Amino acid sequence: MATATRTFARALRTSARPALSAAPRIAFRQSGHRFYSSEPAKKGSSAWLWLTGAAAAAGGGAYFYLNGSTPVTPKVFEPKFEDYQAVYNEIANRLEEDENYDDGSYGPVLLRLAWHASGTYDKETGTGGSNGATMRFSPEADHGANAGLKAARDFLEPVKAKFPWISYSDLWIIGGICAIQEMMGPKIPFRPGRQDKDVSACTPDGRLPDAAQGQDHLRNIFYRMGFNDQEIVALAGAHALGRCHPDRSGYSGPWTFSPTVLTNDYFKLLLEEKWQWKKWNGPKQYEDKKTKSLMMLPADMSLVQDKEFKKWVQKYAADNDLFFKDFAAVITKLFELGVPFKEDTPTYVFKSTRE
Ligand code: HEM
Repeated sequence: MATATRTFARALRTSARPALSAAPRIAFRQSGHRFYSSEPAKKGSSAWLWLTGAAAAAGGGAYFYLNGSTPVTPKVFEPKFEDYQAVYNEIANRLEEDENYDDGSYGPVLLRLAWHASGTYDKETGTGGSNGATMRFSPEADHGANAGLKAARDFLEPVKAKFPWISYSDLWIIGGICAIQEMMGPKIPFRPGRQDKDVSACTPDGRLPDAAQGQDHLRNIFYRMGFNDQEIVALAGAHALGRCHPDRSGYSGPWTFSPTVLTNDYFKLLLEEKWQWKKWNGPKQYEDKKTKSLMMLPADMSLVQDKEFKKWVQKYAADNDLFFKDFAAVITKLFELGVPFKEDTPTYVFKSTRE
């Protein structure tokens, strides 16, 4: 069953996918930030000098170039849509190449990274959120909820090396967007401009949801970020993707039969399958009675135990288009929580490799 599903999911993901053109190897400035060269470039030289300190100060990436001694007017560089699309393409290519990971894709764990980077947001204090990428550092990297996300961060390192002008904060979010789109999900608009922060901006442990708990806990956690009941349910639909790993969360198994293709199956299965407690030595989780190969967390199950939540589970189970529309809206909101965008920040929609 697992192998058949994997083959099916891969076939779905790769059908009608044109070959990607090589990503341009051009370096640009991060949008929203203006970077000036202090010295002119050597004639005919394309050698760029990477100034780490300046980049950290600017929060994004800055290149300065050298040229003899004649001062020139400072140049302003800003990455354009094509540059962010090149980052997207690079991630998509790597997703395609590394198809032996897990169920055949790094996509799910990339999405989980983008979500855990964003889901630390606290609307009262304005702390946390995707602006900062503070999960690069301990203690945040070691929070129990983030177990296993090193795999996603490491996966994106070569992309950062190839496009050093992009902040980790923007990169992780493009990783999440790329994962969704490449796993047949809806288009997710992207606005650039997140800036990396240092270790002092790490959020305290306990801001992400605890899978062992139910609806009250979910409301506490997600209301703190600024979401309502409908949005909580739409977000949870991401569990159509990926799986639980005993060496990460302690839980085990996927939620659906096609864990690398985004569908509304999570909602359908929640309603249509009979779920029972799994008999094992691990933490309390549910398994489907029929095949015993799928799982639900106590937190997932609370979505059908709570009347308000269940209303939305039913709507999304009945209408995949509605789920995709609401999911795109709410994930965009999640990825932008607490990000101080400049007024003229453009919105980009990336071409997926299927187009
Ligand atoms: C509703 C509260 C949530 C709880 C309690 C929860 C809990 C969990 C747990 C325990 C895992 C397993 C981690 C592992 O063992 O590898 C997981 C995986 C995952 N979660 Fe959630 N999650 C929640 C919400 C979300 C949201 C809002 C998203 C995205 C929008 C999301 C996306 C994912 C994905 C894609 C995976 C699979 C990762 C992989 O396959 O490596 N989750 N979640």
